[in-house]
Amino acid sequence: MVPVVSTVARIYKALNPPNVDPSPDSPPIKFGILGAAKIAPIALVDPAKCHPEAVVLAVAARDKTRAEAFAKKHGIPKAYGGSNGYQELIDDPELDAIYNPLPNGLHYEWTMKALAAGKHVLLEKPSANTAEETRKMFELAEKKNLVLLEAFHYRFHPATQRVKEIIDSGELGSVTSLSATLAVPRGFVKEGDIRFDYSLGGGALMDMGCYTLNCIRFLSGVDPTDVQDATALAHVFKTPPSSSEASLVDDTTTAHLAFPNSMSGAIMCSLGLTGWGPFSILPRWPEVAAHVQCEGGEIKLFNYPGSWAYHYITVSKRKGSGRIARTEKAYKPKNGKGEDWWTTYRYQLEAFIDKLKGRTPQHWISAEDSIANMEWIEKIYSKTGLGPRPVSSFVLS
Ligand SMILES: NC(=O)C1=CN([C@@H]2O[C@H](COP(=O)(O)OP(=O)(O)OC[C@H]3O[C@@H](n4cnc5c(N)ncnc54)[C@H](OP(=O)(O)O)[C@@H]3O)[C@@H](O)[C@H]2O)C=CC1
Ligand SMILES: O=C1OC[C@@H](O)[C@H](O)[C@H]1O
Repeated sequence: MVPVVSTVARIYKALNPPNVDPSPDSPPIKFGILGAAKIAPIALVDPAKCHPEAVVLAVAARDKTRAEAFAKKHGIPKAYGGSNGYQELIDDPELDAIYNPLPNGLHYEWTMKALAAGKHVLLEKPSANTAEETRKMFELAEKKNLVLLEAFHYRFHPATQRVKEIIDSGELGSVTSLSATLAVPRGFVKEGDIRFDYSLGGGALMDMGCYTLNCIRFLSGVDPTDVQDATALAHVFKTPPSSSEASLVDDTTTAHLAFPNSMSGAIMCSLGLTGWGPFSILPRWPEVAAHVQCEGGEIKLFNYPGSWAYHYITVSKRKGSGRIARTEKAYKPKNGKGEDWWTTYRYQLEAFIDKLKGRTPQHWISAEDSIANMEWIEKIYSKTGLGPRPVSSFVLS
C-alpha cells in the first residue's frame, strides 16, 4: 500500500477500533467517567472497547439527560446525573476505577473523593492546579494502595519511547539542549472553553505547556534547576469576563530552563497563535514538535502529542564535516505489546490495566514525576508574573 493509503487506513482503525470480547481468565476493570467530557471517547471509551480487560460501565454528568445521551451514544450501561451524580458514580460499588477528565481546577477535589471511595484513578493532565494538591492526591493513593496515573498519554506511545531510547543509547552523545512546542492557531479553542477560565485552572501553560514541560523533562531524564526567563501573553477576550482574574489566563507562554550538566531547555505553548503575513491574515499550522540537540547530532520528533495519528523521527548525526540523516517511525514497539493502530490512549490504558493487574507496564509515570511537573509549571507561572492557578477550596473530611 502507498503510505498515504496505509496511514489513512491506520488512522481509521485507530478511531474505529475493533470490539474485543472480555478475557475469560481475567475479570475486566470496570470504569466510571466523571463528566461527559469531549476527550472521554478517544481517551477511554474507544481504548476500552478494544482491551479485553477494560469496560466502561458508567458515566456521570451534571445534567442527567446529558449523561444518558452520552451513555446511549457510547454503549455505556449506567448514567448518573444531577447535583449528586458525580458522587453517586464514585460510590458505585460495581466500579473499580474512575476516569477524571473534569476541568483542571476540579481534578483535585474529585480525585480525592474517588480515592477516598476506594477507586483507582486515571486522571487527566495536568494533575491539578498546584504541586501541593498533586502531592496530596498521590499520598492518599499510596495510603489506600490505589493506582493513580496522570494521563500523559503521549509518553506511552512507542514514538516517544523510541526517541528516549535513541538518546539513552548514546548514539549522538550527551544532550546539550531540548525544546518542545505545542501550539494551536487562534480560533482552535473557542471563547467559552474551560481552557480560558482561570477559576477552572485555565491557561496555555496548564493545558498545552504541561506537555512541553513534561516532554523535555522526560527526554532529558532530569528536572530543571532554574527558570531562566518566562514570558506570557494574556488571552484577549472578545467579551471580557467580569472577573479581574481573567487577565491571568495566558494565551501563549514561552520559557527557558536551565538543566543539570549545562543542558538547556525551551518550551513554547499557545492556545492562539496569531496568523502571519499582511494583517496576520494567513493561517498558522499547529506547532507540535520536540527537538533534542546532542553533542553529535540532533533528533526531531514531529507530533509527539498526536504520534498515534502521524509522526516522524529524524535523526541527524554529524560525521566529519557533514551529516548522516535518517527518518524513523515507531507506531508499534519492536519488542513488547502494541499494534500500529493503537492510539497513545490505548497504549496508556494498557499500562494502567497492567498496573492494576499486578503486571509490569511497559512504561509508567511516577508520583514524583507528576508532582515535579506541577512544581515547574508553578515556577514558570511565577516567573511570568501571572502566578499559579487557584488552590482548590476542597477539604477531604
Ligand atoms: N489527554 C488528552 O489528550 C486531553 C486531555 N484533556 C484534559 O481533559 C480535561 C477535560 O478537557 P475537555 O474534554 O476538552 O473538556 P470538556 O469541557 O469537554 O469537559 C469537561 C467536563 O467537565 C465537566 N464539568 C464539571 N464542572 C464543570 C464546570 N464548572 N465547567 C465546565 N465543565 C465542568 C463537564 O461535565 P458534565 O458533562 O458533567 O457537564 C464537562 O463534560 C482537562 O483536564 C484537559 O486538560 C483535554 C483534551 C485532550
Ligand atoms: O491535552 C490536550 O491535548 C491536545 C490539545 O489540543 C488540548 O487542548 C489539550 O487539552
